[in-house]
Amino acid sequence: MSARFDDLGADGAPARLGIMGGTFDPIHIGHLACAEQAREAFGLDAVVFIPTGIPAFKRDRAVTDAADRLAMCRLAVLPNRHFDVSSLEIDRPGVTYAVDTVRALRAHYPANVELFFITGADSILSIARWRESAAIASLTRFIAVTRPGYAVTDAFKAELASLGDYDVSYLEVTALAISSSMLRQRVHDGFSLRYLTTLPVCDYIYRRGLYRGPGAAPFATACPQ
Ligand SMILES: Nc1ncnc2c1ncn2[C@@H]1O[C@H](COP(=O)(O)OP(=O)(O)OP(=O)(O)O)[C@@H](O)[C@H]1O
Ligand SMILES: O=C(O)c1ccc[n+]([C@@H]2O[C@H](COP(=O)([O-])O)[C@@H](O)[C@H]2O)c1
Repeated sequence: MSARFDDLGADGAPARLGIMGGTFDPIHIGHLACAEQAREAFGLDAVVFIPTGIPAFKRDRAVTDAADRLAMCRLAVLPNRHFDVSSLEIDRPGVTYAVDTVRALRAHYPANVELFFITGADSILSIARWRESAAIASLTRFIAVTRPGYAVTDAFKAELASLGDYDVSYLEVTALAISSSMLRQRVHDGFSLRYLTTLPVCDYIYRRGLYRGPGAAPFATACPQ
């Protein structure tokens, strides 16, 4: 599951585990800040970042090799002792569905470990379309964090409530109007990623030549970090 937190709850004491799912192509400070703020707000003992294998809703576009996305997640979470990364979804063949992940985590951890699935506002708006979303909702609570550009209206909340028994807590987090798409575009255009993700992740991207692609612009500075 997650090497660092495999034993969570083994002592029988109540514990709370956050699940931060995403494509993480690449991981950025928006992901890290919302996981940290959800951890603090909900008293989570740990947050496990789980990069998707083949993301269900992004099959129309090319996604960076899973090994690179996993490596960048590992580099990014390393300094936070409450964070870890799991390769569970990458190791599972086929398209990634959250229901399989939540079932696996529920089977692994004892009942005294409560699960919280952390999602951004854009993801929560699509949750009713996730495979077996009612089954997911029976196994985990959701923390939906705010994200610039995605308004979760009262009408949407009411509609979601009418669709199923989703236990969703809405959390206002620091507004960071950044996305992985924006980071990929910046590298392609020859601009720095510094301060948009962690330095080791910047370094990894440049060393591996990720996101350059054909027709990429020369780097705008001598030190592209
Ligand atoms: N800046 C942000 N603020 C809040 N939540 C975010 C932010 N960026 C991503 N998230 C959330 O993190 C999770 C994983 O996101 P994902 O890996 O798809 O990143 P992304 O930036 O949305 O990627 P892309 O631009 O490639 O679509 C999703 O639940 C998403 O809503
Ligand atoms: O299970 C599904 O049908 C499903 C469909 C779309 C997204 N998700 C989950 O939502 C999280 C964010 O996904 P994404 O594609 O926005 O990076 C990630 O954990 C996905 O597994 C899950």
